[in-house]
Amino acid sequence: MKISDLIITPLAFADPALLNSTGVHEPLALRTVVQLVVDGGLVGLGEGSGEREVLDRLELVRAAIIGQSVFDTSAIELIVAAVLGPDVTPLQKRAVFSIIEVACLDAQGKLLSVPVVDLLGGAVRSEVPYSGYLFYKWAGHPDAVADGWGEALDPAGIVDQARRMIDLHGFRSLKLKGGVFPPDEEIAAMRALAGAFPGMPLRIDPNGAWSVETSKYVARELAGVLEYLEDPTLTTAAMAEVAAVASMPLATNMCVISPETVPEAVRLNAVQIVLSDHHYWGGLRHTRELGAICDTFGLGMSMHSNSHLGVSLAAMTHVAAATPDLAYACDTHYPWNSLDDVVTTPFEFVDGALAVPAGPGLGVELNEAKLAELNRRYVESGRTTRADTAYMRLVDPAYDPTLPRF
Ligand SMILES: O=C([O-])C(=O)C[C@H](O)[C@@H](O)C(=O)[O-]
Ligand SMILES: [Mg+2]
Repeated sequence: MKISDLIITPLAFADPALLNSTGVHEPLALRTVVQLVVDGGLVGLGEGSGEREVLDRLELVRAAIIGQSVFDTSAIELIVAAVLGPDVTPLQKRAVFSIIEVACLDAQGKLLSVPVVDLLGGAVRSEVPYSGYLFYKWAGHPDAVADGWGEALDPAGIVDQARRMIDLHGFRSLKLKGGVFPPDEEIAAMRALAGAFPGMPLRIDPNGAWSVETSKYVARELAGVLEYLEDPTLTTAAMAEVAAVASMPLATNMCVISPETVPEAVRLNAVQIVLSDHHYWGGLRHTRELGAICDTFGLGMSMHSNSHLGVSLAAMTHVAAATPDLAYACDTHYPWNSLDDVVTTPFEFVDGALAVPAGPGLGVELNEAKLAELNRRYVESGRTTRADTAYMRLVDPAYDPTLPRF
């Protein structure tokens, strides 16, 4: 069962004008889908970052993995590391390997007629809950018609957006991307959500936009309101200062980002919940291992996302189903991007959760026409990287993304 080809396809898909602490999402988000072909023509799918440097690294690795057994992911991981060499960081290597690992697992599952979750040890939960991911947003992109979601720039707008998310998808927890407006406005938004949806687990993530003092202030103001407070401030040491006084757990996908970053966070008791992301942690099996690390140190586990399509969502769902520690509802951007999905049957949340796809492998199929359309869009766009700050500066030339902002 040898790998005979790796077809690498960069894609660009529609993304609303979602605001964050460094700017605003551009009209097109970038992504890569790979088709890993094994002898006999069977194809495994993987999805990951669409950054040019990731595409270049996938191209570099391509020739070296052809001829390897699709079951030999340990050897493939070593090959990826060797080909990319010492100038590419372990984190950057993991971003490349994760895409290939998922494609290998999809192919393995198809060859064995079992779902990927079974290759990860089997399901410990039959459905995976996701949280409704709320964003401050403009009604539409500058010079474009408004999107169907409308504007959300104040507490009432955020509550309306949450209601729509819940009506459409049934989410049972909510996360607000913060770090956009002065903290008192975001505190008001969280209180408005708590008032509108009593008992709903709530999170806010300003991506390090607040100083330590501001973070402590927000933690005090939102005591009893938040399920967890995500990355209020930058650096592990600063998170530890906040954690020492916060009544709610602190969560992170910014200061614990790899095995190397765990020891300091544990030593300082800087975070209580780690947001996994198989795209950064080196694939689905390493994400399971992160579960064991969290278990060892008594940390909770949740899941981070970036703009993504259905191949990633399938992989996220399989690994979350197989990871006992991953007990918090996972993040996903999918509701913002699902209209442009490249899988033949886009996912539908039921009560805010997804059943683990039952088909062999990831349980999704590529919509070839859509893949070609999104690849055309990528080529025509001339885009090679995500640039939230540069895009924001087209509207506000003085925009300063320096963190902490508040
Ligand atoms: O939890 C997070 O940090 C994210 O979801 C990161 C993303 O890049 C988010 O900030 C976004 O999409 O603007
Ligand atoms: Mg985050």
